[in-house]
Formats: sequence, C-alpha cells, structure tokens
Amino acid sequence: MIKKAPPVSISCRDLTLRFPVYGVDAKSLKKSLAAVTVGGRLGTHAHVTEVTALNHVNLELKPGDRLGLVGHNGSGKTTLLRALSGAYEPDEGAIEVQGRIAALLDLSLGIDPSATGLDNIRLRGRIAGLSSREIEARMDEIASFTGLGPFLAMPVKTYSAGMQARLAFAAATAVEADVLLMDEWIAVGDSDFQKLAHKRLLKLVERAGILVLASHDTDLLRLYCNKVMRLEGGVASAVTDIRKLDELMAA
Ligand SMILES: Nc1ncnc2c1ncn2[C@@H]1O[C@H](COP(=O)(O)OP(=O)(O)OP(=O)(O)O)[C@@H](O)[C@H]1O
Repeated sequence: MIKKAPPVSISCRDLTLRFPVYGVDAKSLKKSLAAVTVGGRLGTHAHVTEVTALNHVNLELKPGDRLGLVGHNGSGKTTLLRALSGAYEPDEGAIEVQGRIAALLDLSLGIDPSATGLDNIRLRGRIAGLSSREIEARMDEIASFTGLGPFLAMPVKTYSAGMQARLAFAAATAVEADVLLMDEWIAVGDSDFQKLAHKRLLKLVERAGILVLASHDTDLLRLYCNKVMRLEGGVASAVTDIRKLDELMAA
C-alpha cells in the first residue's frame, strides 16, 4: 500500500497579535511617534499602552512555497515566525500549521551553559521532539559538523560566541521538518563554517515542504525563497513572486 504524505500547509486568517507594554504613558509617546516607520502600531487598551505587532495578517502557504519576509525593524517579521511556531496565541484570528515544524529562530534557545556540548546537543534534540535513540543515531554527524572535537566534552560556558553558534546551528539543523521557520542568523561562525552552514541549509530547505525566512538581506532571500511578503507596522502585503522583490521594497 502506498502511504499518503501527510498534509503540509500554513494558514493565517486575520492574525492579530498585540503586546501590552506596562509603565509607559501613551500620551507622552504620541508626539514623537508621528513620523516613525519602525515598529508596530502603538495604541492604548484599558489605559495600558500596547503594540500591535501583527494586524489582520492573512497568509496561505502550501508545499514548495519558500516565503521571504521583508520589512523595517519592528515590522512584525519575528513575531509572525514565533506565532507560526506556536509560541504565541493570536489575540484575534487563527493560525493553522500542518506538518512538523523546525523553528530556527533563536540560536541560544535550549542551550544550557553549564552542560557540555554533547549534552546540549541531546537537550536540543529532545526539545525538537527527537527520541533518545534518534538523537544518539545522529550524534556523530552532528558532532562532526560542529568541528568542535574535544571541546564538545566541555561546558558550553567555556565556548567563544562563534563556537556556541556552531553548536547551536548544528543541533538545530539536524531535525527533519516539513515547515522550516528561520530568522536571519545564517551569518554565524567564521567563513569556513558559513560555507558549511549554507550547504546544510540548502539541504534542509530542499527537504522541508515550506520555508518562511525573515531577512534584511535581499541576496539571501533571492537565494532561498520563491515568494515574498512585506510587513510594515504589522500590516502584510500580498504574497508576490520573489522576482518582484525590488518593486515590493520600493513601494
Ligand atoms: N515581547 C514583546 N513585548 C512588547 N513588544 C514587543 C515584543 N516583541 C515584539 N514587540 C514589538 O512588536 C513589534 C514587532 O517586532 P518584531 O520583533 O516582530 O519585528 P521584526 O520585524 O522582526 O524586527 P527586526 O527586523 O528588527 O528583527 C515591534 O514594535 C516590537 O517593539
């Protein structure tokens, strides 16, 4: 019997996400904010200042869609990725993601500085939903990819920033996923590692059914994505072909 592939899709309907910001007087902010293009929309609700990070965002993605997210600082890209990963509940609207998700959003997430590199790889694997057996089966490959050799037996707090990035990247990209959510942090480690990281990411992208990548780097977006959406103040443009990236950025 031929096994049917499980469905893979992303659907956001009127997705709205607000963050309350306590201890800020909205009236004092209003004048200075008139011409600001950075950040979400500020308002007040029940006397509390709040940022609308995503404002009625609609999005439908299917296998083969590799979506680049562009927009100014604070326009809502990371918030959208986190919402798709399941980290945030919508304040309004709905999110539905079908398929196994790998969220490469925060490199330091799931890293315990006092544990060894090897134990951190195990920890990260568990967070990604792998069984102990699956983790041990991949251990040699992950360990060799880090290039950290004997340092893997030492606590991560003794690592340099680049060494930590190597460890986190190797562990995070060892999972098989249908939906890959990535914030722009491909520029980790030294140039040798970057080349390796790039190859590994391309493989991961080929395997994944859907990619959503937030980035300010237009070359990177053209390399990995076939579609693009722009966020401004939490409001999303329509999804367009990546070949229209320049037009979309200039709009
Ligand atoms: N935890 C939070 N508490 C309060 N406000 C937040 C929080 N997280 C994000 N925001 C606000 O939501 C808005 C969107 O932020 P987000 O991090 O999604 O932007 P971004 O497009 O990823 O920005 P960048 O390009 O700088 O990474 C910003 O105005 C930010 O201040």
